Amino acid sequence: MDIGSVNYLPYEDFVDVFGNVVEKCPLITAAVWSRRPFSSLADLEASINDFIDALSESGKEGILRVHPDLTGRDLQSGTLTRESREEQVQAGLDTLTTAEVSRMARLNTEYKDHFGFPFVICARMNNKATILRQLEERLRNERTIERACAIDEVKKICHLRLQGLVVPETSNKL
Ligand SMILES: NC(=O)NC1=NC(=O)NC1=O
Repeated sequence: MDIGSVNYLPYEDFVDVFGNVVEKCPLITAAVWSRRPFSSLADLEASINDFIDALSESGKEGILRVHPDLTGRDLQSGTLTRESREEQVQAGLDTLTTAEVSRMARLNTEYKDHFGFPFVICARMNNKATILRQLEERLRNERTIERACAIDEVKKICHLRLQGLVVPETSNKL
C-alpha cells in the first residue's frame, strides 16, 4: 500500500491496518487518522511520534506498560501479537539457553520493580547478546533518562512496523 491509498482509508480500516504499529496502542493510530492526508510515510510516522511526545510522563509510561516482556511468559505461552513474536524470534530470543532465560527473567523483574514499567528495546535492531547488555546497562539509568530511552525504542519498533506496511515513495523525479 502506498501513502496515497493510506489517505483514502476510512478510520476503521486505518486502525485495522496500523493499529499495532505501537504495540497494543490502537488509540494512537485512531487519533492520528485525523491528521490525514499524510504527504509521505515519514509524515505519518512523524504524526505518531508527535502524538507520543505530547503525552504526559504517565501517558508515556502507559505505552511502555502494555509491552510484553522480552522472552517473558507471553513468548512461552504463545500469547504475543504476531509482530512482537516475529520481532522476538528474529532477535533469536526463542533460542535462549535455560540459563539465559532465567537471567533475562531476573533482570526484567529487577527492571520492572525499579522503574514501574517493562524493559523495551527494538528487538529487530538487536540480538540476544546486545539486548541482555542493554538491559543490564539501562537498569542503572536515572528514571527520566530511561523513560526517554524506552520511548525512543518504541519509536524504532514503530518505524520498522510502518516500513513493513507502507511502500516508501519512489522518487518519480527523473
Ligand atoms: N519489551 C519489548 O522490548 N518488547 C518488544 N520489543 C520489540 O522489538 N518487539 C516487542 O514486542
